[in-house]
Amino acid sequence: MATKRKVIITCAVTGAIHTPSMSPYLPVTPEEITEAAIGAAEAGAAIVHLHARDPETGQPDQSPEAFAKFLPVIKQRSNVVVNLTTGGAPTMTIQERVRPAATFRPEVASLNLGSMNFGLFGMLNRFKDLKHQWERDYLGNKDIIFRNSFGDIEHILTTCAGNDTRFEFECYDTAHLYNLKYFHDQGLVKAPLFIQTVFGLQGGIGNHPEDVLHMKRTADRLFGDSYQWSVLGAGRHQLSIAAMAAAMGGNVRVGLEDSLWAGPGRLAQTNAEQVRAARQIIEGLGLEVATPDEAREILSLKG
Ligand SMILES: C[C@H](N)CC(=O)CC(=O)O
Ligand SMILES: [Zn+2]
Repeated sequence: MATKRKVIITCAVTGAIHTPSMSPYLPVTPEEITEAAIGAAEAGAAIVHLHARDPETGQPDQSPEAFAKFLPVIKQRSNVVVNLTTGGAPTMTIQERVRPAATFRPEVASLNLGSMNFGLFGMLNRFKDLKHQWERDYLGNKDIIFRNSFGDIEHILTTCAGNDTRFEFECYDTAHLYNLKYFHDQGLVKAPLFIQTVFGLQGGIGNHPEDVLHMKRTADRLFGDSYQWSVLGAGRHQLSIAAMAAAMGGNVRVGLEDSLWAGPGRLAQTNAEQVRAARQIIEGLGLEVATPDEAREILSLKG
């Protein structure tokens, strides 16, 4: 009996892109983030990608204190792999952004492989009733540059070097794959590389099947079989991109960080709902979802 390929589902439960007025289901408080992470793990996510927020306003909060309010509880109640953001919000400094990973030494942390224009303003057309002024200012800002210079990337790599933390390499375009190749050639990152290719975020590559193929072909050429491929599709393309990648040998990332939707015009009420939808596609393809320990094996995590 041929063994079924294991597919790693990552769930990014809240993020720093969407804001509370957009959906009543966006986890904001430490309790909500905890329940979202546990629910996603029980639905089949092997990895949860975590950001923190100010429980009052919902504004992104990158202070270790904010993360300390939910991390120990998640660890106590689940053996899900924890992936802490080093992206924070694109308006934060690199010093701010690296603090949670430097403090908590997680098994996995995200690492963004290039600077880019970060277009959130497109969502203003879709979400009109924004309660907070900061939401309007943040989303309406057409001058956001998500800064990830070679120096910034090196700063995160060297800061986390002794922690045995492995990275989820976020690549929003082919240039970012070449940047990763540079750091790999410098010996600053080690295989197996966990490459998260991001599709459909304004400022990065699009979400057309040709874009998915192009990123996959480029990664195959640069890294051969020394990497594990994963995809995330922003917004309403989340599941179609996941389906394509699962059929092409890849892993998938879902979650309210990058899509608020459960279907056309229907808000997802939980992150678990999106994990279950991804799982259905994966099992429908005759594949199996990886458990957290299987993901640890596949990605050589410290456990
Ligand atoms: C497109 C994703 N929201 C990118 C992300 O998750 C970045 C990070 O946290 O470092
Ligand atoms: Zn993130």
